Amino acid sequence: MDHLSLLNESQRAAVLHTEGPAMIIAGAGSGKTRVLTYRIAHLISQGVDPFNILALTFTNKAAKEMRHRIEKVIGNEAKNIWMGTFHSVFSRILRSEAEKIGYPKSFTIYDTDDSKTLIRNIVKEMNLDDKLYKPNVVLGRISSAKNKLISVKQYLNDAVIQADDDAAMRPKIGKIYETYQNRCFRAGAMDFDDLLFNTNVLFKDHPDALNKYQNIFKFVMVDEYQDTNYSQYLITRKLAAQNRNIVVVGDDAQSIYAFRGADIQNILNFERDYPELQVFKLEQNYRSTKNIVHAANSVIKNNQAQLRKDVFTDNEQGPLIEVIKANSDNEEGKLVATTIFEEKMGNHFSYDDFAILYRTNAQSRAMEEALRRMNIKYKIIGGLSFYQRKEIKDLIAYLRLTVNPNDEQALRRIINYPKRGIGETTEQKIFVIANDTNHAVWEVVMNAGEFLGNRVGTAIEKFSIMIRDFARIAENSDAFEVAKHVAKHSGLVDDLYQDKTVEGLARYENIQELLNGIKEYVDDPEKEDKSLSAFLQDIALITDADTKADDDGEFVTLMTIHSAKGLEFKNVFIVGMEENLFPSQMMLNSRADLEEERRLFYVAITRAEKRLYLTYATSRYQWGNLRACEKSRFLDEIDPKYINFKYGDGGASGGNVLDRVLQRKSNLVAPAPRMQVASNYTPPADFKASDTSSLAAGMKVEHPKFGFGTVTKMDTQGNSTKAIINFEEVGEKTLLLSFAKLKIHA
Ligand SMILES: Nc1ncnc2c1ncn2[C@@H]1O[C@H](COP(=O)(O)OP(=O)(O)OP(=O)(O)O)[C@@H](O)[C@H]1O
Ligand SMILES: [Mg+2]
Repeated sequence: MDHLSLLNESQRAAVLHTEGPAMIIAGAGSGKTRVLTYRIAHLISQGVDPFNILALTFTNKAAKEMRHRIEKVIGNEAKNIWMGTFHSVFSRILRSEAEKIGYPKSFTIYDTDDSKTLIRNIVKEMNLDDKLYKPNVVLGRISSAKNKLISVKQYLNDAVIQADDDAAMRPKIGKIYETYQNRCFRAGAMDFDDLLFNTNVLFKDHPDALNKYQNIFKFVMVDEYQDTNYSQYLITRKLAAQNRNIVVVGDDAQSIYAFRGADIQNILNFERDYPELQVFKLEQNYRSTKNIVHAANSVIKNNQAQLRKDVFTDNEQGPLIEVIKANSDNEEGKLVATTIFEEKMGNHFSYDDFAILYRTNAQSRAMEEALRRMNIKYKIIGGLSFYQRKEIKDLIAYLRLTVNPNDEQALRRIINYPKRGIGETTEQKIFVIANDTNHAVWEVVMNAGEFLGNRVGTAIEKFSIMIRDFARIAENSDAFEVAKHVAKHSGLVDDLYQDKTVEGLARYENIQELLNGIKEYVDDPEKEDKSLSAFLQDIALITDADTKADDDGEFVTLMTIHSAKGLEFKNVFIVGMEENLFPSQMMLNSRADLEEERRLFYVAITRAEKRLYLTYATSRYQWGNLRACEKSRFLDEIDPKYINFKYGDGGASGGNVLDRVLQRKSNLVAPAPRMQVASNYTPPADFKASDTSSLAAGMKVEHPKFGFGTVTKMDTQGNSTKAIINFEEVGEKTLLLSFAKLKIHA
């Protein structure tokens, strides 16, 4: 058999095991997924009907890849294998069985947004505090109940379950759960968790249906078994109960979804459920160099709760792991982008050979900016590009409206967010009135009382007053001051801050990250115009230059470590190797959490085939302030003999934060050519700015960067005064007096 020769002895033994339960718990890159793939191909080549094979993967992408590879071995028949994620396979089954459990055949699947909107409505109808019963929080509770197969009835009747769920804090969750389920049912809809929950209901209440699928799925296989939840575990156990032909593969060292209900316990349950179980050991890693494999081993050794595994490789020693220290998150991005560029050019890699992995989505900003500046195409997997995220667009919409109240798209986006009682009908009316009476939309908004009557009119006018206040502040402040003020006083930050779920926190962090970006912008000595409109223009250009996600051609892959599971890349960068970032601050409270975090690091390291880079910054903007950062404890856990240390431009010296700030400023590259000024002027060492309160047209001035010039016009609006100056070398410039350093000569 041709394809069997492409396997080592243990892999082949596992593939040839075609009857009875088997488990492969083995290290990363040892060929677990390959064994499943070849086992399926082998079964089919032995005459097994592909329709009798069920293979469950963690992502649709993984399923597609597996099918593709099987196709290469056995041809078109591969199309008939039941293969996909739990959700995709069982929603397909429910399509034909839904009527048995009271749902229409053509039931709808609610996505997360639908679910949240529904919950929001229910909370409103029940007159509950929507700050306490945030849709995210409530949905999280309902989801976790469903994944443990806790029905509404059980939830409502079981004090222990309620106590576990901290019901004292939110006593109405059970009631919301009930109404939510009733509404979904009435609407003929299932949410994501229902797909698994209802499959369990189907198999429990309808033995005939269970029996039918037990007969269809004569062979059941599960990849990434360590990350299944209870609901998924039970489905596979039931399906395999008759034939007992079930093979699961996984790696306890890569279990990283406990926070979503995944349970390593399922591995132990598996051993208990099938005493006749055959266990196969795979110890040889085929993916990575010796240095990478040894480094990964030295890290995971620090976990107490770990099955001992000896992973080795016959691959080349490979280069040492590069640890790169940067002075700031921006420099970190720059170093990563430059390294990618140089490696690609020097070693003939394609951009496809590079992946940048991070702990939290917010970290993509600095990376994205650096890659764009170097014109390197990239693609973000499983997560929106930073500027496409809803919360970022919301804040930017406020800023746009602040700068230009006629910006109708921005207005539509935020007129009722956060909620201020301006309904959709009213919003429509504003636009209709503007059209009918030939007024600017913003004029209608400002005079809404007159146009729309008192009650709703007042709400709209209040909104317009707020925006005008922002505009007034924008006249005298730099972009960061305004943005900070707007984030706070628009109610946006408050709204996000109320939401304490992981997702909610991420959104809050994203807003902070945008503010950090603006702060860096105004702190940048190269940016002469610090105003909000200048900033908005700057990022609008960045967004325009965005590389399209589904562009043809090669691109660097950016993603969180969580979404990198099972994948491999020739060159991997793990960025943000800092305390409180990775390990995450939220995971430092217990050994169990820290060990999950360490498994995540293990997953990240083991994605790399040839080269691994670990980067960290000694300072990072957080909450609008430049903070000193400490390198991650995980770096110290790697045996130093596998590491080569490298430093960013000015990093070697150490010193205090102030030193580093100064250093980092002097190291900044000129960000965009159009910001550069062709002036040969060098300011005298004793340059001292004058008091400009009496500056007037006709006066001669000196500027530390633009040199000598003559004031042609003064322009005062509110408290903000601008001077239009004709400089001898660089031409006309408009400078905000509160920022410009000018020495008056006449
Ligand atoms: N016997 C072999 N000969 C050659 N290459 C192999 C062999 N076994 C596995 N590989 C290759 O090694 C790499 C890792 O294999 P695979 O992805 O199946 O590992 P895995 O155990 O599933 O890893 P992970 O734990 O990350 O999911 C793949 O590129 C695979 O093709
Ligand atoms: Mg795998």
